[in-house]
Amino acid sequence: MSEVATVHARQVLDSRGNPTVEVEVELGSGARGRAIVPSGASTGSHEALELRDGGSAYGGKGVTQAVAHVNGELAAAVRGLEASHQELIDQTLCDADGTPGKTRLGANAILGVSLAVARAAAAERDLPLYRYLGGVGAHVLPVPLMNVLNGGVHADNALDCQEFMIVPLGAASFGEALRWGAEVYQALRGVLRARGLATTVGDEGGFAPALQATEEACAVLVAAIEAAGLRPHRDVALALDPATSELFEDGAYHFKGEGRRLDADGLCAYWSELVRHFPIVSIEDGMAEEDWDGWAQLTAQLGDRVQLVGDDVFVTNPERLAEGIRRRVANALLVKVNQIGSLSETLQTMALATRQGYACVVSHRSGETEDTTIADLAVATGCGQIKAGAPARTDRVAKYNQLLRIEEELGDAARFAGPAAFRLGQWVAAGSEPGA
Ligand SMILES: C=C(OP(=O)(O)O)C(=O)O
Ligand SMILES: [Mg+2]
Repeated sequence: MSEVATVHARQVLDSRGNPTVEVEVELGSGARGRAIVPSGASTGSHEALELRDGGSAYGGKGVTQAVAHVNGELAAAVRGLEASHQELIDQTLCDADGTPGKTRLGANAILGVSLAVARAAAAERDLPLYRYLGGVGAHVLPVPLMNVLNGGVHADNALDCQEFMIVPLGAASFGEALRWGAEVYQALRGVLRARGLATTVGDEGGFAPALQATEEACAVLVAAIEAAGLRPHRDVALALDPATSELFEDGAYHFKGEGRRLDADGLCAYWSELVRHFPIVSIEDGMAEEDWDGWAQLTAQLGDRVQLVGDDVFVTNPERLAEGIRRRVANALLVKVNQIGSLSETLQTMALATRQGYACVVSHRSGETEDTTIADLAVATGCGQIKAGAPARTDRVAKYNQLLRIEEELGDAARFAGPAAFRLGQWVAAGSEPGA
C-alpha cells in the first residue's frame, strides 16, 4: 500500500505523427507506472473531450494544455492518495474537472493519470497489470478482430466501410489465432497483388486498395483465408466496422464509393443480405450514433444471428449504454478507454454490459502508440474479444505481442475464448451457415 508521490506528463507522438499525452506516476514506495493515451479519427460525438490546442509546432493538434493540466491541477488532486484505491483516484480526477464530458481539463489528461496510477499500483505489488486488475479469474485470452482492409476515414481509398476484420475464432490458442491472422494477412497481400491492387496501408496497418464495394472487399478476404489454407467461417470469420455515423447525412446513409443511398430499412436489408453471403460474425456501428430507431430495427432483425457492436452509439458511457439496453439496441459494447476517460468508468460500463448479456470488445483507437494497456484489460475482464488492427505495424502488434507474453506466462491455465466469446457462439460453433 503506497500513496501517489509524483505525477508527470509530457507530449509524445502517436502512430499518425500527432502529439498525445504520456503520464508517469511514482508512488511513495518508489514503484512507477507509465501510460500513453490513444486518439480516434472517427470519433463519436458523445465521447469525453480530447483536449487539443494550437500551442505547439503541430498546429491545432497540440496537447500542451492537457499536459499542463496533468502537471498542475490533476497532480495536486491525487498526490497523497492511496494508489490502489482506483475508484477514489478516478472520482477525484473527475471532480477536479467538474464537467460531465471532462471538457475543462480534458479526457486525455485524466485518462493518462488514471492508467498510470493503475500501472504503478500493479508494479508496487509486483503483479502484471492483467493480474492486478483481474485477480485470480484472469486467464481467458481474447479472440483478435484484426483489421486487414482499411477504408472510410482511415484510408484514402474509395471504400465506404471503415474496417474489414478477420476473426480467427476457430484456433486452439491465442498464439495460433495470431499466426492464422498473420498468414491470412500475408496471403491477402498476394491476392491483392495478383489483381493489380496496391498493398499500401491505412491508419490501422490494414491494406488500403482501390476497391469500392463492400462485397468486393469481403470476397477478397474470403479468397485470402482460403489461400492461407484455412476454412472461412469455421477457422476464420469476418467482422465489419462500417462506422456508419460517418455516412449518415440528412436522415440517410450515403455509400459514396458504391453510389448507394439507403434509409434505415434499406440498410437493414443490405446487412442481412451481406451476412447471408459472407461468413460475417460481427457488425459494428451498423447504424449511426443518433439513429436509435434504425439501431432497434437492425437488432430486432439480425441480433439473434450476428454480433451487433455499439461504438459511436454507446461511447463506453454507462448512460448511453443503459439507454441502448432500454431500447433493445445492439448486443455488444465496443470498449475504448479514452471515450469515457478513466479506468474505473470503463470497468463500470463493461460490468453493466456483462450483467445485461452484452458481449464486450476491448478496442484500440486509429491513433495508437506502444502502450499495451488494452491487452491486459481484455485478459483482466475475460471479455473474450479484442480489436487492435492488423497483425502488422508496431503500434498494433504491440498489443498482440503482449497477449502472446500473457498466454505464455499463464501456461496451462490459459484458455482461448474461441467461438464462445461471441454472443452467438453456439451458432458459430455448430458450423451452420451464416444467415441460416
Ligand atoms: C477504432 C476505430 O476508429 P477511431 O479510433 O478512429 O474511432 C473505430 O471506429 O472503431
Ligand atoms: Mg468503430
